[in-house]
Amino acid sequence: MITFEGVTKRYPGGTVAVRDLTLEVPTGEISVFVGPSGCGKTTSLRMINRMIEPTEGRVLLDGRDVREIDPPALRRGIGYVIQHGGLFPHRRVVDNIATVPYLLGWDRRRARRRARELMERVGLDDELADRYPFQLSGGQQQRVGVARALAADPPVLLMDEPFSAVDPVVRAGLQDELLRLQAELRKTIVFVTHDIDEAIKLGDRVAVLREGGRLAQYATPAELLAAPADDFVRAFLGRDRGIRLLSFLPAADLPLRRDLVVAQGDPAPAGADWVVVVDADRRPLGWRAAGNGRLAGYGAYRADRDSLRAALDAALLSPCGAAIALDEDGRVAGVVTRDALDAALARAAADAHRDAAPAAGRSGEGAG
Ligand SMILES: Nc1ncnc2c1ncn2[C@@H]1O[C@H](COP(=O)(O)OP(=O)(O)OP(=O)(O)O)[C@@H](O)[C@H]1O
Repeated sequence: MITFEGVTKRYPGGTVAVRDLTLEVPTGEISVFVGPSGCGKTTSLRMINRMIEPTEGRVLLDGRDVREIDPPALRRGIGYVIQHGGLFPHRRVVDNIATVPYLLGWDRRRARRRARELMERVGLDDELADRYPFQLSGGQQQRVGVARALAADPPVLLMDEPFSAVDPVVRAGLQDELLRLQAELRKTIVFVTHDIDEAIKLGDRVAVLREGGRLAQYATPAELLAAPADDFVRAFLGRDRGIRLLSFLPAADLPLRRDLVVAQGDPAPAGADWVVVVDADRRPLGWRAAGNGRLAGYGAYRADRDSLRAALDAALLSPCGAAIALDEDGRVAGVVTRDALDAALARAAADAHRDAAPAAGRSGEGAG
């Protein structure tokens, strides 16, 4: 666990970069620091590994004041990833990744073996090992940066805008990769970004900072979306809060109608306007309207892992506004009717309003 206790950082010249920051980053979770430029995200992050010392207050690592820990020893237990990977240009990929093991005195063979193992972990082809950083794409460089930070298996990882320099598609891939790695490794991660969507996607918790280094809110993404603490947080979260909140609600509880799933050539049950037609393997072929043999396109979601948002999206992509639910093998598990979806959305809205109760009735609430 990382604890900020009343931490203030005042730079020479008088800028207060961080003002009285108090929060806890739980062990094994990703906490994201997000906010507009200059709000003190990087300064806060660097006070954890003592690249910057606080003016007031304390930063604790598992209850111990980091000032009691000698910086080199402290940093061996803390991986650090920055934009563009921060790689050494004159070292090959494999040696970049092995940097910390070399510093720790591992023999070269063992350090390189570990580096290659990590390349596989972060999705880098083995044949890239002997290249220099300039011979890699931006996304590959970021992956090398992550691998290097993980080389000595530190329990804590600090990531400062690590994916900001790559295009949106590569960025989404890197984010997915980080979440997949984290599910395995369970590091304590502090991740800095100015992108609220990245924060909401990656964070178990999100700290929204505002100008002057003040903490505006520290909460789970679902809590932030349902109940922003004030107008600043609401504006920073941006549009479509309600729809985005649906991403955090599982679709697994939606009731499935199996009677609306038929094989090709089979009749629809009495009274059904639309049915889903499936092939012999129960994979979807399309929607069929009563009295019409033609198949129409469809939207589908995975019932075992997708969110209510995905189910709603699937419904909107179907001609009758109902969603096709697939099982983990891609076979049709059933149909969620419009009525069932409406009922689930009404329940989600009621729950969100209950959670947001303290902020209810504020002027402008619900306008964002
Ligand atoms: N070494 C320094 N000396 C003086 N002022 C500094 C120093 N480093 C940062 N600052 C100031 O402290 C404030 C916070 O900077 P910091 O880099 O922590 O913000 P940030 O939220 O990470 O910003 P960005 O998103 O633009 O990287 C800014 O006003 C910045 O100009």
